[in-house]
Amino acid sequence: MEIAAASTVSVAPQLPRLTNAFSRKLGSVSSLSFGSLKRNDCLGNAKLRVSASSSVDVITADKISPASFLDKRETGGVLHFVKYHGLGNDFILVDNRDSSEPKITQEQAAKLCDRNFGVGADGVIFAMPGVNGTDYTMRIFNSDGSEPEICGNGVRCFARFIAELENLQGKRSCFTALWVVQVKVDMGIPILKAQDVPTKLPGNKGEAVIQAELVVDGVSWNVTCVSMGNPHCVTFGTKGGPVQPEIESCQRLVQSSSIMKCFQLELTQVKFVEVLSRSHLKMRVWERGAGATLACGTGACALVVAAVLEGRANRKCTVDLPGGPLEIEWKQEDNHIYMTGPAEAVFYGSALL
Ligand SMILES: N[C@@H](CCC[C@H](N)C(=O)O)C(=O)O
Repeated sequence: MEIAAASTVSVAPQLPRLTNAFSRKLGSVSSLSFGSLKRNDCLGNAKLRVSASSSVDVITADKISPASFLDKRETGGVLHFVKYHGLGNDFILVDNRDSSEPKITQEQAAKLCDRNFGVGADGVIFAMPGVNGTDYTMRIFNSDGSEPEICGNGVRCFARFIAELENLQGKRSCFTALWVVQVKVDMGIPILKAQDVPTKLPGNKGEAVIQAELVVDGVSWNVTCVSMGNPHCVTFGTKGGPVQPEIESCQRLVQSSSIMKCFQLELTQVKFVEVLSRSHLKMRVWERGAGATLACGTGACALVVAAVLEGRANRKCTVDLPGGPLEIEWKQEDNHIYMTGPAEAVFYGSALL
């Protein structure tokens, strides 16, 4: 359990403007660290670079028997995967290290994510070969098949998946996997400039969109817009005061034509927040491409940023999500946001495509 607390994953400063591209590098691992994720300035899809090795071997959780996972090569129409989740935000992880193209299409991903007709997940994550000097690249498809820029809970699951793969190959991994119940990720610097989020809502302080008015069905909401690589619209309530974070309101807001007009992207994701205290927030989320999920890592980071900017909370908060809590800290010293939370393997499987 001590190991968990000491886990560290850090992300380098963000790209100057939002692109559909994201790069993260793993490094600076100490014996009790999980790894370190760093963004660099590569363009492309989400990339994860593993560049350091740890003095601690990966030990696979004994309840899981992955022995033959690596031997299972895709043979016509079958996909082997491991299912992971971070606070119930669940993903199908695919070993895609032998190809720079995802093993399945976006349509197939959407089918696999279906909770009735497929495996069921909020997204499919691919461990791809590294590019531009990186060791691994992470790509993710949402459950509707769309491809987002980044995924906070997914990054934690991805890191554990890489650890597992490396361990199965007998490598000394830069991760410690056994009983690492908490993974700490440096999520980098939040993007606040309206045009970089991107949102068409007018920026105020330093061009950031803080407590802007967004009228939906005649109701005037206060919203703050933050990108963590992907865009988030955070609200603590209407002009009339706080509202309970209900998923129906999230959905109504996110699907309204007003919000679509305000965000250059077709859809964004909305976070409804209740302030329990200056260090304790409660959030409901409606995710772009996935709908209501049990947790959203990038969303939790965005909401702490919004809460600080609106003067409602301290820089270090516990964020309660339906799937459980995340610890989020927006550090004054480096302007980076640190997210700590769990990532767990659930089962190994093979799916017919
Ligand atoms: N649906 C999101 C991507 C996934 C976010 C995720 N659940 C998280 O933990 O950050 C999007 O389209 O941006």
